[in-house]
Amino acid sequence: MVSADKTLSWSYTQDFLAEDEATAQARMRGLELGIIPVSTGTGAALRMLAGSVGAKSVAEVGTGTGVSGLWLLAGMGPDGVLTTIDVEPEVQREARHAFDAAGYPTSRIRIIQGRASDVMPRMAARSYDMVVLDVDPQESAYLAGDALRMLRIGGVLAVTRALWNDHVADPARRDAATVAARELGKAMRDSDALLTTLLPVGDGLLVAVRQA
Ligand SMILES: C[S@@+](CC[C@H](N)C(=O)[O-])C[C@H]1O[C@@H](n2cnc3c(N)ncnc32)[C@H](O)[C@@H]1O
Repeated sequence: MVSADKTLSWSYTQDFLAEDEATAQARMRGLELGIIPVSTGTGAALRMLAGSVGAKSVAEVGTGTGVSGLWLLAGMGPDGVLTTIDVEPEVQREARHAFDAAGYPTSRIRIIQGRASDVMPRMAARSYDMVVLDVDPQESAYLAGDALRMLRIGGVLAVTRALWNDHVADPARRDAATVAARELGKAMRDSDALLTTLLPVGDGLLVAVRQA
């Protein structure tokens, strides 16, 4: 049973935490460049997840202008390192500017320019406390195997946009991106190696802890 107030509650959770100035600037720059940054609610959830696993090593696909990266850095310990991958150098320049403006030393951020499917296979196995996929569902589905390989046992995989514009819950929607999001959710839910949940924050956040 969904009450009529559900949308109001969802908006309330989205705005439950305020964004700092550097993150708000990065968001504005992203929107100017046609990038869709993670929502404030999603950013806050990523920060909490990074903090909950004591993340010292986080990998992210989809740097954008740095909104999700800033939230992740805020959740990591003071010696935590964020590795962030994006195919677009122009948005990564903006992200670097945002990380500098927020006062993070360059030693805490590794920005890798390239296509994730080329970069991730070269990244170390079982070495990351958290991996975040913030790309479209077909890319996420393709990259999930590598993301899981990179995670240590007890590490967290977070996949954004998992409800894909609210299409995933509608069985009549059969476009490729929606099907990919739906299938990835089911595969992670049914995996014995993962403890998975699908959170309705933002456009859906699919989260799993690697158990084996
Ligand atoms: C939704 S935006 C990321 C927004 C960012 N996480 C934020 O919150 O500011 C997705 C980004 O992923 C990048 N991208 C898409 N597919 C990619 C791929 N296969 N490998 C690397 N980067 C990719 C795009 O260039 C884009 O900047």
